[in-house]
Amino acid sequence: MIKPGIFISFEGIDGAGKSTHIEALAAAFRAQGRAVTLTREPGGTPLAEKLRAMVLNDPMDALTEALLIFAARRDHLVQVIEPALARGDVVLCDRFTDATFAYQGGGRGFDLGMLSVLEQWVQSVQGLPADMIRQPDMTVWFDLAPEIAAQRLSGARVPDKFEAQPVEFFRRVAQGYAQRAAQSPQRFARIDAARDRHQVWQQITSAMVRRGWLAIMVAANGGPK
Ligand SMILES: Nc1ncnc2c1ncn2[C@@H]1O[C@H](COP(=O)(O)OP(=O)(O)OP(=O)(O)O)[C@@H](O)[C@H]1O
Ligand SMILES: Cc1cn([C@H]2C[C@H](O)[C@@H](COP(=O)(O)O)O2)c(=O)[nH]c1=O
Repeated sequence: MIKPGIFISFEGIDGAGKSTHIEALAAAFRAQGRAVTLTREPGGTPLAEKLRAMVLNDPMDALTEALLIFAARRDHLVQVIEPALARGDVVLCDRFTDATFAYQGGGRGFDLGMLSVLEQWVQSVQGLPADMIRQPDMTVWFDLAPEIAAQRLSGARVPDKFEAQPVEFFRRVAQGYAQRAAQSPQRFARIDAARDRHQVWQQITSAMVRRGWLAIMVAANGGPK
C-alpha cells in the first residue's frame, strides 16, 4: 500500500540555514526507504524558474511581484507537488506561501488580505474537501536574528534583489514569519537557528520524530556535511 505523501516546507530569512539542512533531511528520509521530491520556490518547474529569475532580479511593483510569485506557485503545485504527494513522496520544499506573507506582506508592506485571496485561489486543488486548500503538513521555521543572518551571508555570494535589502527589511520579514507562525502553531516547528549546525539538525529531526515521520536511529546518524 502507498504511504500518504508528506509536504514539508522550510522557511526563514535569507541566510537562516535552510539549504544547509534540507539535503541532509532528504538523505534521512531516503535512508528509511521514502522517495523524496526536493524542490524550491519560487521555482521548481521550467516555467516557475523563469519567473523566479524575473522576481529575483528585475525591479517591479509589489502587485506584479506577488502575482508572478503566485503564478509560479500554481505551476509548481500542479506540475510537481500534487503529483509527488499522490505518489506518496516526501516533498521537501525550500520556501512556500509563508515566504510571500513574510517578504511581500511583511517586508514590502503588501496588503495581507489580497495575499490571502491569492492563497485561496492558487492553493485550491482537486481531491481536497471544498473548504480546504493545499498547505504544508509541517513548516520548519528557521528563526534567526537578521544581524546574524547578514553576518553568515557576508561575502558568500553576489546578493539578489532581496538579499541586498537592509537589515530593517529583514526585521519586517522576520515579524511576518512570527505572525504566520502564531496563526498556525500546529503547522510551524520553530527552530532556534542561532545554534550550531549539529544542534539545529537535532531540533529539526526531533520535530520529525515527534510526528512519527522519522525513526530516532536514522535521525541520530545523519546531519549536514
Ligand atoms: N547553524 C549554523 N551556524 C553557523 N553557520 C551556519 C549554520 N547553518 C548554516 N550556516 C552557514 O550560513 C550560510 C547560510 O546558510 P544557508 O545557505 O543554508 O541559508 P539559507 O537559509 O538557505 O539562505 P537562502 O535562503 O538565502 O538561500 C552558509 O554559509 C552556511 O554554511
Ligand atoms: C517563495 C518566495 C521567495 N521570496 C524571496 C526570498 C528569497 O530572498 C528569494 C529566494 O531565494 P532563496 O535563496 O531560494 O531562498 O525569494 C519572496 O520574496 N517571496 C516568496 O514567496
